[in-house]
Amino acid sequence: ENGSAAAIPIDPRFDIAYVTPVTIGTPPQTLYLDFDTGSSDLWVFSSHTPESQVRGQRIYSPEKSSTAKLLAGHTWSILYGDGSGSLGNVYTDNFTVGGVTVTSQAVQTAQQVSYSFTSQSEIHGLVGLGFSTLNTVFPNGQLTFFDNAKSTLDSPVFTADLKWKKEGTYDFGFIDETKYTGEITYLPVQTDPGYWTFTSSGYAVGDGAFHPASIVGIADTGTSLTYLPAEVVTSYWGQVDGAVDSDYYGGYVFPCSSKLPSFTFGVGPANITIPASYINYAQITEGSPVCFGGLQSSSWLGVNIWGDVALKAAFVVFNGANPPTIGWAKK
Ligand SMILES: CC[C@H](C)[C@H](NC(=O)[C@@H](NC[C@H](O)[C@@H](N)CC(C)C)C(C)C)C(=O)N[C@@H](Cc1ccccc1)C(=O)OC
Repeated sequence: ENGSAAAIPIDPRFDIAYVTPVTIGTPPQTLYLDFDTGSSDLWVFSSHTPESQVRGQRIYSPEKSSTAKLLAGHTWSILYGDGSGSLGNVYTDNFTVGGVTVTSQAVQTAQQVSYSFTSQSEIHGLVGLGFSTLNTVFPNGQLTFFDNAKSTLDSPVFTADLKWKKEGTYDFGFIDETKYTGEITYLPVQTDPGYWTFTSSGYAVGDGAFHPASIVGIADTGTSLTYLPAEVVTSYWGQVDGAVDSDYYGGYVFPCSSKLPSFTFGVGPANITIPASYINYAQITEGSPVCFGGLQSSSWLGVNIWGDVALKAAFVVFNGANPPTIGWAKK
């Protein structure tokens, strides 16, 4: 039973995050969740979330679902790299996305969410698509939707076709040949500690020379920007008039009128080019002449992250076979 679902940008001005409609429970409750390959908890705003922390989000009410079952004695608590987080308890219930149903999916109900979640009314929770080893439920870790659904899919894969300021798709169980051009290049995945970790073969700035390098990083649909080693981003922003690494703004900013080069990264013998427009991420504030870059340094993170700014330049195959691999194609 394969499936396909929309990845909808939550803001028409710039791609902060993408949400996908899902239904939970009986009768079905529809929520819009952020599908996140950088984590492995499926959690939702719920009837257990204090009203002071809910600001327009849809909630899941297990008490209104005849198929909801409390997973007694289980709790969860998650912290993300951007400092946001949430915690709560756990139910199992029917969970459907794009026509793919898992009948006893662990659905983690939030009893606390950090302010950045409260302030983002379009995100009603997350669906972790990392490896289940990262799941934070205690005392027994739970399986992700993808791990639960795998055996019912034609092929143990899901693909991400994210788009710049437009609606893209997540497909489950099949590879849609109409969504990419040329060949898919598959790379090995390091599954420890549980991200989709792969090694890029180098980079080029604009039409400049390709710099062979081994850049170990994670493919993270839940992170808006792309964070790479300092020497890479310094060589990129060095090509942009007026670009500075600003402590005040927390990263590279540049005059919105400056011309940006594209950025190319190697995937094995192939490569993916991120158009300059994707790297001109957003004005600091509405109408500001100062713009924030979509390519930032990872030095403070401790991990290189190929977030949406990079992923939306490609068609990406998350292959959950044994051993897992990650596939990249132009589109
Ligand atoms: C289970 C925890 C999940 C897997 C968490 N994952 C992440 O933070 C990764 N993905 C982050 C998410 O994609 C996030 N941007 C979703 C939005 C909606 C909040 C980052 C690293 C790319 C993590 O690694 N948390 C780190 C916290 C951290 C990570 C990086 C830097 C600093 C701090 C931790 O400590 O986990 C125990």
